[in-house]
Amino acid sequence: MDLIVSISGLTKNYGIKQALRGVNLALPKGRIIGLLGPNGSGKSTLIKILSGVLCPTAGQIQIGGFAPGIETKRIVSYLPERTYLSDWMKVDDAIDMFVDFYPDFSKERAYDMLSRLQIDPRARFKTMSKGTKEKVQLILVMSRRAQLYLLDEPIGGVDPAARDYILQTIISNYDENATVLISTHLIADVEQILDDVVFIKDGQVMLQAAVEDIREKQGKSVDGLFREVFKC
Ligand SMILES: Nc1ncnc2c1ncn2[C@@H]1O[C@H](COP(=O)(O)OP(=O)(O)OP(=O)(O)O)[C@@H](O)[C@H]1O
Repeated sequence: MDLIVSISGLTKNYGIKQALRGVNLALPKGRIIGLLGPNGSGKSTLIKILSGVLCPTAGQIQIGGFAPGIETKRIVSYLPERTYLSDWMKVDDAIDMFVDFYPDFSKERAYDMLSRLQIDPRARFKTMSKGTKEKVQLILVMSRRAQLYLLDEPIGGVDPAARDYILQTIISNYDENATVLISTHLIADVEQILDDVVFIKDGQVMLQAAVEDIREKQGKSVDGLFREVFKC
C-alpha cells in the first residue's frame, strides 16, 4: 500500500491535558478519509499537527516521506476549523494571495468553483454569510494541487441543501492520487463521499476501516456505527 501519512506513537500534551495518546495511523494515497470522534477526542489536534501548526510532544510523523515542516507545507493543503480571512478582503484578493503563496494553486479551478456556487469574486468577506465564507475557504484550499488535504469541519455552517452540492463540486476537482482527511460531525452528509473512516476517542484511534466493509460486513451506515460505538 502506497502511504501518504504514517504516524507512530504520536502524543500531544497541552500542559497536563493529554489530547493524543500514542496514536499509530497509516493513511494511503488516493483515499477520502473521515476522521470521526466525539467532542474533545483529538481530531483538530491531530489535523493541526499534520498541518505543521502544532508540534507533537512525542512520536514520529512522515508525510510524503518528510517530517512536518517546509517540505510538507508544499504538499499539504489545510482548512482550519476557524476562519483566517480578513473581513476587508475581497474574494479575488484572497485568490491572489493564494496564487502568491502556493505555486500549485489553480486560479482557473477557483474561479470555476466560485461560478458553480454562484459566489461573486468581487464580494468582500465582511458582507458574506458564515456559510458563504466557509464555501470560499474550502474552494481556496481545494484549488491547490496538493497531495494531502486536511479539512477540519469543512461544511459546519453550510445549509443542508448546499452540502451535497459542495461536497460533489469539491471532490470532482481533486486529483485521484491525493488523499483528503475530513474531520466532521456531519457524518450522514459526508459518508457518501468517504472511502475510509478513522474513529478516534480520548486521543486514541479506536477503528480504521473501509466504508464498504462497514456497510457490507456489518450491514451498517457509518453514521449508525458511530452512534452505536459512541453512545452516551
Ligand atoms: N490549546 C489548548 N489548551 C488546552 N487544552 C486543549 C487545547 N486545545 C485542545 N485542548 C484539549 O485537547 C482535547 C482535544 O481537543 P481537540 O480540539 O483536538 O478535539 P476535537 O476532537 O477536535 O473536538 P471537537 O469535535 O469538539 O472540535 C480536548 O480535551 C481539549 O479540551
